[in-house]
Amino acid sequence: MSTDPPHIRVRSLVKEYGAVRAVDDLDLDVPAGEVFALLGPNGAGKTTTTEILEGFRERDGGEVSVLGEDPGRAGRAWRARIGIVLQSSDDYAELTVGELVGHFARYYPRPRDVDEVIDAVGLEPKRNSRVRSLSGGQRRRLDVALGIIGTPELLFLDEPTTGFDPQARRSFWELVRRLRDEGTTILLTTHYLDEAEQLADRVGVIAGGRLVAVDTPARLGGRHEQRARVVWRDGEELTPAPTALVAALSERYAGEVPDLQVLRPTLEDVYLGMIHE
Ligand SMILES: Nc1ncnc2c1ncn2[C@@H]1O[C@H](COP(=O)(O)OP(=O)(O)OP(=O)(O)O)[C@@H](O)[C@H]1O
Repeated sequence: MSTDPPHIRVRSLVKEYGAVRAVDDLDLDVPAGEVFALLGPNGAGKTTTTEILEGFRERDGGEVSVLGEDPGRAGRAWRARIGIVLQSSDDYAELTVGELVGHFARYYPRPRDVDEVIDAVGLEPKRNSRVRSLSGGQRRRLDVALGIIGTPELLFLDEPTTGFDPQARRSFWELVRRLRDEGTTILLTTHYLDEAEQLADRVGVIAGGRLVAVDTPARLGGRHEQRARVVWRDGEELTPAPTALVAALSERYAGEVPDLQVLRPTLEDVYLGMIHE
């Protein structure tokens, strides 16, 4: 385990909007280099929490440290070390993709190569197209390009693949893995459980402004200890030892077991169980 201080450290975070307690005594640690996915139903408090960490919203209580500083007071040098994938770049409709990414690169002390970033998000055929002519999914890729152009140490990705076609989602996942391999810490908010499972080292489930569970995708909610459901043409059984059952079935049928399936609870199954408790 790393002994470096965590890139994100939150203690007893509280945020209220009038009578609504959007964030209710939330604790969170994200170590350097981790991909952490925040899951939770609409209105759970994910955006509020993320925006406090990004320095865009004030908190009502608690301690927050991001890259060692309080985001409520941190300045430009701190901001250059984080990357944020903001929703939509409509304000720049008349610029081309290449111009816009180049424009953002100049804000940062250590920008990535503009052409490499455009390639990485799969927008090379659109380099000379105006932003207003891009499709919804292409705009989202552009948002991602703007979030990573400054070589951030910590990247916030808020529902990054909404509107992506399946192929674009896969290539985005590859990009996130590459960023992680380079050591970028990533806080990802997503409603796609498969995305969390593919990308996250750990997932946290927020419900009612509280973090109700934190674990690896494989272990969340005791998923790895739950029984498997073995289904075949003539029956089904819940068992902690599916291999033994399949061996017995194989003997019974003297070979191929008709329509055999071994099913385990998906991340979505355990997640839905948690937020409905
Ligand atoms: N500016 C605001 N003024 C008043 N209430 C707000 C404001 N922003 C958020 N809320 C309320 O705070 C709660 C948490 O909202 P938040 O946007 O953080 O949820 P979320 O988990 O990001 O949801 P979603 O998945 O829909 O994006 C909700 O009840 C929401 O209505």
